Formats: sequence, structure tokens, C-alpha cells
Amino acid sequence: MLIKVTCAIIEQFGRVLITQRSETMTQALLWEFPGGKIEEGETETECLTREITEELNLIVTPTQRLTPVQQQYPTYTIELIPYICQYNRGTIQLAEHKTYHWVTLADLNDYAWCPADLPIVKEYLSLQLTV
Ligand SMILES: Nc1nc2c([nH]c(=O)n2[C@@H]2O[C@H](COP(=O)(O)OP(=O)(O)OP(=O)(O)O)[C@@H](O)[C@H]2O)c(=O)[nH]1
Repeated sequence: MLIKVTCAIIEQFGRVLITQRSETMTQALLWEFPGGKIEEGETETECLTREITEELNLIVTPTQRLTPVQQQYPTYTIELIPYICQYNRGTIQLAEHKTYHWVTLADLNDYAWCPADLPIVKEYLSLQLTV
């Protein structure tokens, strides 16, 4: 079964927000873009804004859909659907994650990412070079 997951590349002041999964989560301690599984009857962007509010207490607006990535993990397969998002308001309060970083584009490659995120980081960086 394919599990659809949205994730947010939240931009502010030339940096992006990334989150570290906690010890108790699957993909423990790896870095990801915050987001989560699409629920029944939900659009991708509804899922994204709900998850970002639940996980981080932030209000964001999705602005650009990037290329979805299919990733097979040992016991399940996900389709990870990334959106670039603008930060609107809110102060970060972590509900699930271990920690977060606001990182410069140059530093994005230095993190231990969930495997599904690697092509997304690559695409995102390639877009920044051409604008
Ligand atoms: N939110 C999010 N999930 C990701 C990313 N990359 C990636 O492989 N995933 C995987 O997508 C799945 C769904 O994410 P989730 O955040 O809703 O997972 P969860 O903790 O609710 O599910 P769980 O209870 O199975 O651990 C997880 O297995 C997670 O490891 C990412 O960038 N963002």
C-alpha cells in the first residue's frame, strides 16, 4: 500500500525550517520537512496546513508543489509530496519532533535526511540556483 505524505519547505528570511524526528518515531533522529499522512477526504494542501499547525503551531500557505518522491521503506512505501510554503504567523511549539533548525540553503546538504527527502532537497536547491 502506498501511503501519501505531504511535507512543507517553509521559507523565512532566506532560510528553511527542518525538523528532526524523535527517538520514538519511525526514521528516528533523521531530519525531514515537517508534514504528515493525508487523511481521507483531505486535499494535499489541507493536509499540509493541518499538520503544520498540529506539529509546529505555525500558519503557513503552500505556494509551489515540487515533484513527489516514492520511497520504499522495509515495511511500507510512501509517496512524499513536497510544497514550498510561506510562513504567515505563529511561534514554533514542537508537538512531536526532537528539535528544529532554520537552515541556509548551503547547509541543507549537511543533515542526515530521511531517504525520501534527498531528491526533494536536490530539486529545491536546483530551483534556487535558477531564479
Ligand atoms: N512528515 C514527513 N514524513 C516523512 C518525510 N520523509 C519521510 O520519509 N517521511 C516518512 O513518512 C511517514 C509519515 O510521516 P508521519 O510524520 O505522518 O509519520 P507518523 O510519525 O505519524 O507515523 P508513524 O506513526 O508510522 O511513525 C513516516 O514514515 C516518515 O518517516 C518528511 O520529510 N516529512
